[in-house]
Amino acid sequence: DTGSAAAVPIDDVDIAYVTPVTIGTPPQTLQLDFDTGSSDLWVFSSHTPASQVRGQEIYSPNKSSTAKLLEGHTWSITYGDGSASRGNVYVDNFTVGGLSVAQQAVQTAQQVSSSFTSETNIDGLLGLGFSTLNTVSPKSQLTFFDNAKASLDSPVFTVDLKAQAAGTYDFGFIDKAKYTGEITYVPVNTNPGYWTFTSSGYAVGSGSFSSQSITGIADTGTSLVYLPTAIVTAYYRQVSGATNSRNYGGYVFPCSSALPTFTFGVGDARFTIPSSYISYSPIAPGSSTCFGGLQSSSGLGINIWGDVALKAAFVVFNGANPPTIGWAKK
Ligand SMILES: CSC[C@H](NC(=O)[C@H](Cc1ccccc1)OC(=O)N1CCC(N)CC1)C(=O)N[C@@H](CC1CCCCC1)[C@@H](O)COc1ccncc1
Repeated sequence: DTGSAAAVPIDDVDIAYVTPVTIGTPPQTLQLDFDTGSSDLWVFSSHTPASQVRGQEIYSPNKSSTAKLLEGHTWSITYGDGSASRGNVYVDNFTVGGLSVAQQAVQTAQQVSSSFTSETNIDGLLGLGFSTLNTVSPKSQLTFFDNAKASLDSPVFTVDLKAQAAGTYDFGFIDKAKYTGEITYVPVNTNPGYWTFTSSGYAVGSGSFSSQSITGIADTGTSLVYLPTAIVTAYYRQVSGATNSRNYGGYVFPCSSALPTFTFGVGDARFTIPSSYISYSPIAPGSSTCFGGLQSSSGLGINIWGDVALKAAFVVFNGANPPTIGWAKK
């Protein structure tokens, strides 16, 4: 089997992307944020208090003839940005872009934090991390990818995110039309459940490439790139007026400032993030102060290659044994 579905930016700065999925019988369509940085599949549902729902599509298990409650199972998750949700668990038919899983664990939200309520374009998350991260108790559940893997032509999914345009998540095949040149594969460390790999170094603008190991996670659910402070300060030293603002929680600079590109290495390959991706967004609508798409990871304890980096490449998440991750230009 294979599947292919669109990844659509939810706003004008690509803060996140959503992908249509169908759940149950008759099919209920929701827009989910596919997240390689977590491993829970959870949705706004008929169990979510009305006060916490603001226009999101909901999944109603009682309207699905194939839904079954997973007795006594609950889940609770907190993300890196402090947002959180928790609830119960059903199993039901689940389809992404023509690829179906019959008994997918679908975690229904009984409580979501305010940031989820205010994010009206996201109806839930579909985790594509390793199933060891799943929070369902007493028995943890498998991700959609792990459930589908055995039936896939090839045990892979690929990510092709675009700036202000619809990209794709493909399952089970690698579409040669989506990239150029060769795919550079590097090992993945599955502890602690993320797609963790080691980049071979970086360069700021047209500066020399600094060869060094930068271990981090490839994370479709994180908007920005978070790297060691030494690298980030070296970058913003080239940006006139840039400051690390405690007030705004990161590096900001005059929107009129010229920004260098940022190049990162994967093995011998080099990927350049255009300046436009790093001039992330005005700190408030109409402001002349902009927030950077490259920020320090010192507060996170983990380096994260989020959407700002993923948009610059075609990425293969290879779920074979052992797993690897492949990066190609596009
Ligand atoms: C650097 S982990 C922070 C990261 N969350 C982000 O990247 C959010 C994403 C977002 C999406 C939609 C609306 C608003 C924000 O966006 C921002 O935080 N920002 C963008 C806007 C910018 N002005 C401020 C910074 C994060 O928790 N991701 C998790 C998934 C994410 C949770 C929130 C909803 C969308 C999906 C996940 O992959 C990584 O989980 C962990 C990472 C590290 N340890 C524990 C968990």
